[in-house]
Amino acid sequence: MTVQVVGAAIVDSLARPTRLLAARRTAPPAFAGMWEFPGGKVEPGETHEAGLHRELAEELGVRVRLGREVPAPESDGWPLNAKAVMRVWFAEIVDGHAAPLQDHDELRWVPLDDVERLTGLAWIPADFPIVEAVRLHSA
Ligand SMILES: Nc1nc2c([nH]c(=O)n2[C@H]2C[C@H](O)[C@@H](COP(=O)(O)OP(=O)(O)OP(=O)(O)O)O2)c(=O)[nH]1
Repeated sequence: MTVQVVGAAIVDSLARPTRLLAARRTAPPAFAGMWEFPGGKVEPGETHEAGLHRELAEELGVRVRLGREVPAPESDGWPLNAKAVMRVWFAEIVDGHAAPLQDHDELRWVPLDDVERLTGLAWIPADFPIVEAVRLHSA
């Protein structure tokens, strides 16, 4: 069975995005130190959007407004590995100040127009095409 993951491309402004919030994972060992879109697995009985709001509250302590979904190659999202797919939405913080409360040890706002800085981060490998799509769709 496919594991459904949801993630957020949190930007400074949905209307005029200039920076993206990247989050550095602390676990598991295979992913520790790598950057990702904050989010996680959808729980049974939960909508994808509700799962994303829950994960962002738990991990970062923020409430967000979701914008467009980052267009993915499949309706259930971007392939991450043999078992998991991830849908990603643009999002803007409406309440709270993002902090690495759970699952991350660092957060970083990266300029979307600085390709080298953006793609120079050690993202989880499966995330690179998503980062590229985020960059293209926020231009
Ligand atoms: N959140 C997130 N997960 C990603 C990204 N890229 C990527 O390959 N993954 C993988 C890592 C994990 O195998 C899976 C998401 O699991 P997770 O550990 O974040 O989910 P969760 O918070 O619900 O944690 P748990 O139930 O395992 O405790 O998707 C990404 O950008 N963000």
